[in-house]
Amino acid sequence: MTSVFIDGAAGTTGLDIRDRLAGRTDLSVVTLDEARRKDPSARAEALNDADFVILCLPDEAAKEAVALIASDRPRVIDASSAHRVAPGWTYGFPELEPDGADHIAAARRVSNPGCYPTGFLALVRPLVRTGLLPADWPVTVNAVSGYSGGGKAMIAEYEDQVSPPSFRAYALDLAHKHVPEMTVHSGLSHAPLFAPAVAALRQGMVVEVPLNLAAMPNRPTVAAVRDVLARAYAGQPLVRVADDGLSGIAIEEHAGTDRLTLRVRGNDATGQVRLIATLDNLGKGAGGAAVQNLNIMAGLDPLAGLVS
Ligand SMILES: NC(=O)C1=CN([C@@H]2O[C@H](COP(=O)(O)OP(=O)(O)OC[C@H]3O[C@@H](n4cnc5c(N)ncnc54)[C@H](OP(=O)(O)O)[C@@H]3O)[C@@H](O)[C@H]2O)C=CC1
Ligand SMILES: CC(=O)N[C@@H](CCC(=O)OP(=O)(O)O)C(=O)O
Repeated sequence: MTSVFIDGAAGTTGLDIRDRLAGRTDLSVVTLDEARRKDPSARAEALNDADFVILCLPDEAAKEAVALIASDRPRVIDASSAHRVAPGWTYGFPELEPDGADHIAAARRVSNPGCYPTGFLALVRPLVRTGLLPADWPVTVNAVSGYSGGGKAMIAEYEDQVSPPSFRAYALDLAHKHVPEMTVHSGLSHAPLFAPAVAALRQGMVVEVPLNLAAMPNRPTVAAVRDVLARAYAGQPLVRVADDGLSGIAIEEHAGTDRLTLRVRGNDATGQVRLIATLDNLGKGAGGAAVQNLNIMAGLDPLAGLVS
């Protein structure tokens, strides 16, 4: 049976993936007990003995784990941001490019996307690929995450406080660690301006890209933008383009699922559009994406263990 070692199984993403894989009969899951989970020799043994390893660690520990792999056996899925633009690593977003799942199926090293980049890239990449959005367009991305996006430390910070802030803008130096992968994998020629915030709810995420269509050389319509996204994700079970006319979009929309919904709302008279993605930062934004990549790499049902 295919074996999967989760390194970092006591953390937020690791525990989530362990729970997701617990009922699987097509995989055997290996974790280290509390006394050995940070012991480099125990980790080295487990890393080299598994068919797959999923790294649910801070960036430095993820790099250290990769360096501990000395055998050709393990194929790696890294949930951290250590290898998202690194040479030799495949970006683990199967729906993003037409041949994305094929590349992941064949890869030995797959880097899971960040939660914010999952929403951002899903909205922007097809527009750049088809030329609707000029690659040198100055793009802004506003986003709000549930606090579980900050891992154990932020969960404790929010759940131990009597009155945590309802909404907190951060990354005010405009150098968030997700900007490089947003730039590289969107095909934009310069970095988007990324304005994230964290809200006082555990799970959920809204990622928004506002665009002034009227200022673009070809002045596309709102329907033309929606059509590009609808074509790009047609038939994808986890990524859908909704045209439902909702008057408001809730951050909790997909909490507890692995869905990613994209909406294109705008006004042709003003020539303005809001591209809006909703997802669960721990679902398609982390653990769900890791399990999806594992299924694809192992040649299993791609949706096994996922909530579509
Ligand atoms: N939370 C989210 O929404 C997302 C997280 N990620 C990424 O996934 C990775 C894990 O994040 P998350 O689960 O949130 O973080 P957590 O802080 O919740 O968990 C990280 C775990 O790694 C353990 N750890 C740290 N150093 C080592 C080491 N040297 N050897 C073994 N274990 C170690 C920690 O141990 P201890 O328990 O002792 O602290 C902890 O259990 C990060 O790179 C994060 O950026 C990616 C997408 C979304
Ligand atoms: C709310 C919050 O703090 N979120 C995290 C990102 C969570 C995520 O996507 O994880 P990666 O670190 O793997 O990219 C942050 O902004 O650093």
